[in-house]
Amino acid sequence: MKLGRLNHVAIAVPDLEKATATYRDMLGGTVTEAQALPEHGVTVVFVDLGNTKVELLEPLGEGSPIAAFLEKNPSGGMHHVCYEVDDIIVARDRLKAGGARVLGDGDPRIGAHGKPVLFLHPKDFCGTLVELEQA
Ligand SMILES: CC[C@H](C(=O)O)C(=O)SCCNC(=O)CCNC(=O)[C@H](O)C(C)(C)COP(=O)(O)OP(=O)(O)OC[C@H]1O[C@@H](n2cnc3c(N)ncnc32)[C@H](O)[C@@H]1OP(=O)(O)O
Ligand SMILES: [Co+2]
Repeated sequence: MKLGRLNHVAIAVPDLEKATATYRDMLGGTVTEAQALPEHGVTVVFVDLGNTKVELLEPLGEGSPIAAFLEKNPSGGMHHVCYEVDDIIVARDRLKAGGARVLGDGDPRIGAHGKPVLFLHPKDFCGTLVELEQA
């Protein structure tokens, strides 16, 4: 398995509109339109940085996987990092064989970029939630 580029750093926020305005108006960032991802329980905006992205995300609907995180971090905070991998199935199987916990049912799902993604348990990766995206 070989780790690829950093696709995005994700920041969970309580108010996506406000966070988007902060990145656009205060920081001069280039932001996308908001993208509702009901199958993932979030709405996201990407900030294009050229060599990588920031993903701003807020909960969408009941049972959002980021709700508990925001209860603990009411102002928001760094939520996950997303790395690209050449073959997400090979990566998943190697990581599982090494004892890492793959979240959900273990099968990749289509993420915000229309590519397969997986999440790895934060406790197995230096206290950091890791997302893998098929390059
Ligand atoms: C895919 C679409 C889009 C994209 O980029 O394409 C996205 O990125 S969507 C992102 C939102 N979806 C997810 O995050 C899915 C994966 N996440 C999960 O399944 C949960 O968030 C989970 C299991 C990581 C945590 O859920 P929850 O907080 O409800 O569980 P616990 O309270 O039991 O937490 C267990 C343990 O982990 C610590 N924790 C939780 N979240 C994080 C985090 N983001 N970073 C680091 N650590 C985290 C939590 O504090 C608990 O630790 P403990 O010491 O036991 O208190
Ligand atoms: Co992400």
